[in-house]
Amino acid sequence: MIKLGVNQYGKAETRLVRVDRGDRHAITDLNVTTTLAGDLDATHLTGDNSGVLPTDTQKNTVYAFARDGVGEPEEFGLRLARHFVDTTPTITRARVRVEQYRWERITVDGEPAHHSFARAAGTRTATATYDGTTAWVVSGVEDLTVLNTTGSEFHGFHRDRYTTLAETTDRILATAVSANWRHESTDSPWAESFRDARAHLLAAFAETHSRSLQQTLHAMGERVLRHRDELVEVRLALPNKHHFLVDLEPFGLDNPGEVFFAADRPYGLIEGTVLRDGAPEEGLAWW
Ligand SMILES: O=c1[nH]c(=O)c2[nH]c(=O)[nH]c2[nH]1
Repeated sequence: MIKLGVNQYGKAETRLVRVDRGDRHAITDLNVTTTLAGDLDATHLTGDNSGVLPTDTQKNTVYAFARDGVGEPEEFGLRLARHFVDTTPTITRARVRVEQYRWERITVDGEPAHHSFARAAGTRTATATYDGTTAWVVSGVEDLTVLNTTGSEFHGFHRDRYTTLAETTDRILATAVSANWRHESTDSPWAESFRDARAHLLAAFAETHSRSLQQTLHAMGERVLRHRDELVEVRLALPNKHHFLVDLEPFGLDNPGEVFFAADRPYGLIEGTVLRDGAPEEGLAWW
């Protein structure tokens, strides 16, 4: 017997740029992915599409909703997720993932420009999930590249016959932070929460004297949870962007920690979750 298993569908990566034309222009630059699930057996099994809200409509809804303003990405995601479930009879769960590309206003001779921006590093993310009763929100950052030129050691690790890595008490530590944090409820102060969580990730990276990227990961998640009561869980993925000291001896030169080769692959990938004790379980593991 063969049967239909779990399924979902939606429109991936709807690119939306909204211009707010106030005293000074502001832009919101988003990449929105909508994912719907529910009673979709008919379309898969018989070709009856009467319960399918087209992905094209989902894309149109993103643009139409943006006409009233976007607000914080978490709010936009929640609005859309609730709309899809509340207005489509077959749909029982919606997940909306919003990636927000950051733009910084250009300053000219110290003055903020009226309508000119430069793309900034790091993407803000928000994922809102709604099942008709409960909503969950996860916020985060991606591609936030950071580097410490010292204050990082790695030694005392397990060795076997294939281990060649030298122990070090001083190395460059660099990573591109991908972090997601789960909110306890749906009324967090989204903008402040994001700004602060991001700042605490950076502060913990800068201030931790690291004995491994794993230890740094834990310090980053812990610092966010200690300072932000509305958050209950932080998940981090940290690629170890290795910097190898170049051997300059063949040229008769020493290299006292000054000249490095920045390798791009392979890279260590350190992943982990830091949780508040007694954090409410998430009903849906839709991160
Ligand atoms: O911080 C590190 N953690 C590791 O697990 C590891 N493994 C490795 O080769 N270098 C490093 N660095």
